[in-house]
Amino acid sequence: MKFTEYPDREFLMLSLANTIASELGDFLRREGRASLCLPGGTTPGPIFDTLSGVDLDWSSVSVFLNDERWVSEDSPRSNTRLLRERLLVNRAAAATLLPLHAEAGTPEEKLEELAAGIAPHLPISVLLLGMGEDMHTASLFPGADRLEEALSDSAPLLLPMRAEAAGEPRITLTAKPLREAMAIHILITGAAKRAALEKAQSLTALEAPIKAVLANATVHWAE
Ligand SMILES: O=C(O)[C@H](O)[C@@H](O)[C@H](O)[C@H](O)COP(=O)(O)O
Repeated sequence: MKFTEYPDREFLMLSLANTIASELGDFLRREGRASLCLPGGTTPGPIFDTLSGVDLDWSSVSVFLNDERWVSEDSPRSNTRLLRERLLVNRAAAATLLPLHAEAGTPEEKLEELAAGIAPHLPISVLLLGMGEDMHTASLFPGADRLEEALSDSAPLLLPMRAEAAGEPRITLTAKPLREAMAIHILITGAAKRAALEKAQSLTALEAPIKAVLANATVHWAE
């Protein structure tokens, strides 16, 4: 794991957006296409704002979420809505959004269909993850009903996930496709998340799911 500390959040968001843009640019030049996998939640909005204006061949970029809350897209809790409002505007509107949600009562009903849409875009070129103070990442929550399965190398690409801390049911990429991303960035802010990350180093992935993706990741932190 690499740890990068920034003088403040604004600088962190700008720098990390630039790093992601330049990595995407490298993939596009080398391979003609790239995939970008992103978190929802409250932290990454400013990165999306910057990325949305970057001059890249966005029409060759496929974008998808790490995980989604099973709520309709008009809910303020929808991560898809966040991507549509903050990333897929301006220049980045030309990117292709691969859905992680569809209208259905439960994630189980749409699991295979959604996984089939994402599978051709693996491995992930550039992965950005968030982390909660409970050391969850994507929707791999400590104590979640299918966590053990999601951490296994034989897990399918996507799994439904339910956990007390998650609120609504979730759908999430499992650990292996996350770990196999070509570039892995973890975005955290504040003292509590830094302390949680330090604690995670001495725990197992079952206790601290972020551990499952830490080895090749760069963690980006500001107070
Ligand atoms: O849908 C989600 O909730 C996310 O993808 C999740 O894994 C998020 O990255 C962390 O919970 C951190 O969330 P905050 O940025 O809101 O602290």
